[in-house]
Amino acid sequence: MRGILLCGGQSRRMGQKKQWLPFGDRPLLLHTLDQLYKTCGDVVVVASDEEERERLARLHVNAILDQYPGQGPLAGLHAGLSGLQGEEWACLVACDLPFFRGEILQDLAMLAEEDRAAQAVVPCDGEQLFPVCALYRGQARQIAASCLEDGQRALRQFLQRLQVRYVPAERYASYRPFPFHNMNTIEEYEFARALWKKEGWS
Ligand SMILES: Nc1nc2c(ncn2[C@@H]2O[C@H](COP(=O)(O)OP(=O)(O)OP(=O)(O)O)[C@@H](O)[C@H]2O)c(=O)[nH]1
Repeated sequence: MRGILLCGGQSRRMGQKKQWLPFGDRPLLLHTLDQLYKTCGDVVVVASDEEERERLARLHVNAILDQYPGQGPLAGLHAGLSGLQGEEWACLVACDLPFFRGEILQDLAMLAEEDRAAQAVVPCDGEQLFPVCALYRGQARQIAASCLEDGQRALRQFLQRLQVRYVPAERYASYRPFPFHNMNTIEEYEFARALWKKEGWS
């Protein structure tokens, strides 16, 4: 199964690129890549501009670029699904999930195999959805393109056009800290970094 790592966006609320924030002695994106490789044979990293792609290349991480620049995570998914067969699955993971665990994708993949009709497998906690730590079939690429062409860049609207299997996040309650927890602000980063140290992750 392909892994897609989103390494784009503006990180406006953080004030600096989230993927490069250090956890231990490495930037978050390298930890996330390690987790993705636990489940995925190949990983496509999607950057949103040439500068980011060059910065990644200096770490020997190859990246592709969005084909819909400046259009958010949905554009990253669209680029990352490129070349995949319609029925094939890919795991989409954002770079702002400090406690993400690759094992969760293995479980989501098992659920995906059970569900022939599903075009996406997305964890949720009640109304809260986690579409950037989720599975999508290759055929979702065309639907992503339609949404982006229609000016609908929100992942929630995109999911409404797909056949989605929702998976309660409580299924992963044994994983602590909460693996779907994301960071948007510097305070959330400081909190996550302190928790990371407390848990002995670095
Ligand atoms: N490839 C790609 N990834 C993106 C893009 N926008 C956001 N992402 C990624 O999507 C995930 C969620 O990002 P968001 O927090 O929604 O957006 P952001 O632009 O990073 O942050 P804000 O500016 O604070 O909204 C992160 O992994 C981002 O790297 C984009 O245009 N292209």
